[in-house]
Amino acid sequence: MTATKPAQTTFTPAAVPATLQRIILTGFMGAGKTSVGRLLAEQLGWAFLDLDEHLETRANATIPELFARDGEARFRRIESSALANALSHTHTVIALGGGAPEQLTNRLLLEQTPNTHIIFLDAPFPVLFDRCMLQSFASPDHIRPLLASPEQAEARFLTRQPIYRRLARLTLSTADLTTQQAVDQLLSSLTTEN
Ligand SMILES: Nc1ncnc2c1ncn2[C@@H]1O[C@H](COP(=O)(O)OP(=O)(O)O)[C@@H](O)[C@H]1O
Ligand SMILES: O=C(O)C1=C[C@@H](OP(=O)(O)O)[C@@H](O)[C@H](O)C1
Ligand SMILES: [Mg+2]
Repeated sequence: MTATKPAQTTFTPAAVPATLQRIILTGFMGAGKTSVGRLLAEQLGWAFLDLDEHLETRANATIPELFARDGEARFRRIESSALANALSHTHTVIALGGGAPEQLTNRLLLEQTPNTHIIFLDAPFPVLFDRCMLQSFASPDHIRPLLASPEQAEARFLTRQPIYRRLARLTLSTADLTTQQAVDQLLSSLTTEN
């Protein structure tokens, strides 16, 4: 009997413009930056970097710990430094934290990094809030300190909307999409660009 090789699955990553080095996902908490970003990277055959995870590793502390210990201002400084580092990565999908674009320094960093495509994942506040609540019930360690007060969170959402919109080259409304449908739409828009 001759030995047969196990069947191999061939994977052809989606082709994006050759000059593109980074895809940045932005939007409010619950927009799907982390989950859509991870899937998108997989389907492009690119690396995935979640800015929240990246900064937690660099600071050796979780986000709730950083907020509780040092407050939001210090968290934002750690986030900026993690972003500067993240932007040196190539062929990488980067999921930002929802507050990163609020800082002028971060917007300048993002705008001045060449070959970088910024995408805004949008949805109405109630949809985003419900997604985050569902996620925190399913995994109680997934805490977002800035959602403790729904009223203050909605005020932040309204302040940030124009910032996300101005910064991004593409806005995708995800309220009626699954994460896979969001990825499919992003891939189709990225691969048809020239
Ligand atoms: N398009 C979507 N439809 C339904 N649920 C979604 C969608 N995008 C994200 N989610 C869910 O919402 C929660 C928050 O998603 P996440 O990717 O962590 O968002 P972000 O990183 O933008 O805060 C997760 O439980 C995720 O599975
Ligand atoms: O919107 C914000 O200011 C924040 C969003 C969070 O990331 P996600 O947007 O991935 O939830 C995380 O960075 C932190 O809790 C603060
Ligand atoms: Mg996230």
